[in-house]
Amino acid sequence: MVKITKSTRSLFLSCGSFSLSFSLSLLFPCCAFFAFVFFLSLLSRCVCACVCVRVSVCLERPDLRLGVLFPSQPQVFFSCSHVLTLFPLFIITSSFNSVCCIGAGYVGGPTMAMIALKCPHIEVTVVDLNQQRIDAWNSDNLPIYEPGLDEVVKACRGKNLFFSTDCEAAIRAAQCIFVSVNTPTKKTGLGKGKAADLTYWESAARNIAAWSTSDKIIVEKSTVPVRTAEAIEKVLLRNCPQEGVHFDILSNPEFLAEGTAIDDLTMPDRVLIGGKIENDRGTAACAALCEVYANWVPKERILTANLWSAELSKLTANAMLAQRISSINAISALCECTGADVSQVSFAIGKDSRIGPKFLNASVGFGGSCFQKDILNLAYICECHGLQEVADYWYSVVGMNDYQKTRFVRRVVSAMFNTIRNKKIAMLGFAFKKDTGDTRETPAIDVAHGMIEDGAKIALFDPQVPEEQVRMDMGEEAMKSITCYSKPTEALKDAHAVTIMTEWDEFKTYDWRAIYEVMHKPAFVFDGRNILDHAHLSEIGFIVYALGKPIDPFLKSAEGA
Ligand SMILES: NC(=O)c1ccc[n+]([C@@H]2O[C@H](COP(=O)([O-])OP(=O)(O)OC[C@H]3O[C@@H](n4cnc5c(N)ncnc54)[C@H](O)[C@@H]3O)[C@@H](O)[C@H]2O)c1
Ligand SMILES: O=c1ccn([C@@H]2O[C@H](COP(=O)(O)OP(=O)(O)O[C@H]3O[C@H](CO)[C@@H](O)[C@H](O)[C@H]3O)[C@@H](O)[C@H]2O)c(=O)[nH]1
Repeated sequence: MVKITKSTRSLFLSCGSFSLSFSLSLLFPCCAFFAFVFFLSLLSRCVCACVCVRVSVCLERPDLRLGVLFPSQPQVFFSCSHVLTLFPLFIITSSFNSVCCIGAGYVGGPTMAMIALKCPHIEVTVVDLNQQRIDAWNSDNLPIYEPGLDEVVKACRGKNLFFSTDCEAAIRAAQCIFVSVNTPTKKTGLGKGKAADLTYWESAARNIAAWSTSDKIIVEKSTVPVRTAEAIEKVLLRNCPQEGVHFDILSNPEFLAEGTAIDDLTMPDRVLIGGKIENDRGTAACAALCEVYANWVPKERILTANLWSAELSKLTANAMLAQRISSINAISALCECTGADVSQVSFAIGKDSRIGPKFLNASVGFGGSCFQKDILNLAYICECHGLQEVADYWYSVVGMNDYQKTRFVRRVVSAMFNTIRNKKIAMLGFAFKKDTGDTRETPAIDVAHGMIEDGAKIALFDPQVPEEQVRMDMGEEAMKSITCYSKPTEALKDAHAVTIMTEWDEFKTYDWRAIYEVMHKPAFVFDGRNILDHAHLSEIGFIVYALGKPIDPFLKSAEGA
């Protein structure tokens, strides 16, 4: 005899609930959601029932039908059918399946490629106004050089990663929009030379407002001044022609460093998500973005904060990192005067767990598109709040960086008998750091200008920076004194001195004995990155100047330092 069991009852219940909610939804459309849920529930229970019956027939074990019709083991039936019910609901209600990113630059390209790689269920579209850049992203010759990036892009492009100039279509389709446009320092007007220029951000926000026809989560990926989200919200709300569209703004600053972007994105120290966590919508938006990252980032590394803390954390992180470099660079100057060795000092202080060993390499100066701009921006915000002393503290970090570049040029000139007029100075490296072709704010620009002012002829080699880029950075006038070479040997032949501007690993592997042979004597090396084997170079016959290293008293007196 067939007993009515819990399982059978649940089947009937689902059937009844679905019929009722479906009928109600014809009268009240708001009940459609419940009808949908009960439909899924019914469907999954039917699937479970069929599977149980089928298995019992195959195994000739009528007792296995008990999952549906008999009293024992109803838990199995319940568990399976619940999972089947909840799974599609989970997929529908959780995170996004379509995101877009405005800005296909050093941040937008790699970060979106990583999301596409780690979240195959999400369709990612990266848009930019710059057709050339988008064409490059769609080609075998990506617009930026970053170790490991080619492989990631190749794995997803055309599957769930797309690059396009059709901003409107991408904005309309996306549930979540990352904004990763450039936020450079203002060149003119109020706050020029300090404040962040939010022109590109505002224009992206206006486009989002104009083209959005459904609710969107807007994610600040660009580095922006604290409280930018407030301004952006106003732009979005006041410019959206569509009634009822809601925008939730999140701050999700990017901490990747160029040259190690793929490693940084694969295993970030932390992912920071700021939102209006004081209300439900903000919390839900934060949770949805957390879920995207949770596909590959350990949960304990995903931090949530309020919007303003997240925005300010990004500026503060960069300011603190740059401040460490300026601090050790300041000490490098003192080392040269006192006979201390900055590498030994860095090593010793880095062993203190409160200080740590990273970002303590003395250099010719920090470069890159971020540090200077973000410190200036931070200092300007302090000024605007009447905190002049705080602003001055941060300005001094940039001041020390400028001093280090000037000091380097002075050292070259004074060491070479106070004149470098018409001397060929080989400049190895132009990028602001190794493993990138990026030259934004590279210290090489200021050093080259300084040496040209003193009449030098610069012979430049960088493994990743093309001549057109150098031309754009230096200007036509300076290029009259610069020759770019595609082989280091050509740059070094007949040179009077070598200056190391970027810490490319290949420079360490050169045959420095052979180089010495083809250079004018005395042959000088000025190591602006402290990467070469200085003892070996001195043994070959070079006169070596390294940052923060004791200077030979004989050389010191010869140059009158
Ligand atoms: N470069 C880095 O390593 C790094 C790291 C962390 C954070 N950031 C921050 O991320 C932001 C972007 O930096 P980046 O280096 O990727 O800049 P980028 O200049 O390489 O790229 C920005 C892109 O945005 C595009 N763009 C500008 N306005 C647009 C618009 N309205 N619509 C569509 N496209 C538009 C530009 O054409 C450009 O290609 C900046 O705020 C920067 O401070 C940069
Ligand atoms: O001990 C050190 C470390 C770095 N540098 C120089 O500092 C500059 C910046 O280097 P790095 O920070 O490694 O590169 P960025 O790509 O500029 O990355 C910084 O700026 C990004 C943009 O905001 C942030 O996301 C990163 O976290 C932050 O490290 C370069 O010129 C380096 O050569 C030194 O001189 N000494």
